[in-house]
Amino acid sequence: MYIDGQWIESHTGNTRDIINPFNQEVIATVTEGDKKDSQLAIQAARTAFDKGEWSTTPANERGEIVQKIAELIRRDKEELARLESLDTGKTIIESHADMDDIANVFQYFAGLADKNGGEVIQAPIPDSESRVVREPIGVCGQISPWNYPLLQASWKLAPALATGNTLIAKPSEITPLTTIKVFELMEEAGVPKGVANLVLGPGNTVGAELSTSLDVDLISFTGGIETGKKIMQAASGNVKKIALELGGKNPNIVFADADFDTAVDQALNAVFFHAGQVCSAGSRLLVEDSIHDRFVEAVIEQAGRIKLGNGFVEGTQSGPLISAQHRDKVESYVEIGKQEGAELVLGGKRPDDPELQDGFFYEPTIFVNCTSDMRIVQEEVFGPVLTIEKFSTTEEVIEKANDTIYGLAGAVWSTDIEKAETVASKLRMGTVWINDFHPYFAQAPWGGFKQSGFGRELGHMGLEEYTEVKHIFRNKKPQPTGWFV
Ligand SMILES: NC(=O)c1ccc[n+]([C@@H]2O[C@H](COP(=O)([O-])OP(=O)(O)OC[C@H]3O[C@@H](n4cnc5c(N)ncnc54)[C@H](O)[C@@H]3O)[C@@H](O)[C@H]2O)c1
Ligand SMILES: C[N+](C)(C)CC=O
Repeated sequence: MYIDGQWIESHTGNTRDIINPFNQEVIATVTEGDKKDSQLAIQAARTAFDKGEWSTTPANERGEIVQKIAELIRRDKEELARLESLDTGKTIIESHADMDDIANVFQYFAGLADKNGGEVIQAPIPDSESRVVREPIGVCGQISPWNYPLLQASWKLAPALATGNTLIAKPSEITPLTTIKVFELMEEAGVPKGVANLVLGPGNTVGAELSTSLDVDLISFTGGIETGKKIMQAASGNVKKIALELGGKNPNIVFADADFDTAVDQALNAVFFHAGQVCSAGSRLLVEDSIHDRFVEAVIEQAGRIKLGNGFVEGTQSGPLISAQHRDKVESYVEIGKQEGAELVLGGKRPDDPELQDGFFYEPTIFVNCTSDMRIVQEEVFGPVLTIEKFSTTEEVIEKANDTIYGLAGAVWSTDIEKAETVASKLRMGTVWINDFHPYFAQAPWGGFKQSGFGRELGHMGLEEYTEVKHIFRNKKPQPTGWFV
């Protein structure tokens, strides 16, 4: 752990083995913190914010340090990508792409650091000056998940540093390796001691302390909905600012006039990328009835050819699930789907390939004849499981697409752009793609409607999340009011 500029081990001496989900080998052993370690990190961040100089360091200087982190990530991209693939099982190509995105995020927020200016207000009061300034919020707790370990952490680290906050990062206890490495790079880049702190350990101790502590001013969380609810409750003690990036059950809508082959290809990419362990995975496919059967046939045929395997071997298209526990969850959802009457037409089991028996693999799985009321259609499975529904009118598909508790992302495929725009405008989701699936980038905000959370990461809004707004009013010619004479 990295606390107050020192690399330390937990006061308990406890450790955790980090497992490669491809073969269950131990790839590292890391220190395992607890509540007391979390408190130590919070105190370091509190002191650095209250007594240190980071929050008042000129913004361009903070930007230069954040830019330096981007450059160091590019320098060490190969090592970071290797660690991410070992830790998550994702293919090395995906990890390379993640590292490029991560460097871009640091670079983007470095560029915004000194453009976070305020505003002069035209006050309706003579001889006065009224202005709005943005200030750092203070001590930020940052909790991230295992599916995109460093990418999700970077969406929090970069804007918090650029705006002059101090922070405590807590990666998922099962995938901490790249976050540890980036803390080494942040130290090398010159982030002052106490400004950025790293605690390792479980959510219910280390994470819970971050959300409960009265010394933390903001908690930014990416993870599952049930944890998000706990964090909201825990954060109420001192009414901390909260940002929640939660799950999704994201509709992928294909009209009959869509480019057929592209829509088929992208429907696979939408749901089976990273074995479906993507918050915005297009796990609900809605296909217009006139092309439904032909489209489904093509999706099944191509999904059946997805090559599972070692993410470091060329040709592998998908790695394993993250853990045995998570595969159990995916399997239980497949059983639920069968019991609900959804028709299983592909997968629904672990692969037979002897080479994959040590990993937590699960075959790409497809259910047809699904209806919106099924749990398999409503709930986030977070695995390679696709449900397919049919629709016949635009109104019907909008209603179906919006009919879950989530509102993270969705897509619409049509060559009739007016129709696609109409659907996009009616979807209650934080991101809507037209004739595409998955793009996200540093310049555009990311976040959810409904129970997918609130607050935004990335874009200028992702920077503003880390600032407080202050109105400063100055009377240039103060006069007595005369009210109480
Ligand atoms: N909206 C997004 O941008 C986005 C991005 C990635 C993942 N996700 C979501 O993340 C989920 C998968 O990640 P996960 O399984 O790691 O989620 P999770 O909620 O189990 O854990 C996320 C993090 O919270 C910590 N945590 C657990 N219990 C806690 C508690 N009581 N208090 C504080 N922290 C606690 C964990 O240790 C981990 O670091 C999925 O639902 C996925 O959709 C969302
Ligand atoms: C936000 N994203 C798409 C990078 C990862 C979601 O799990």
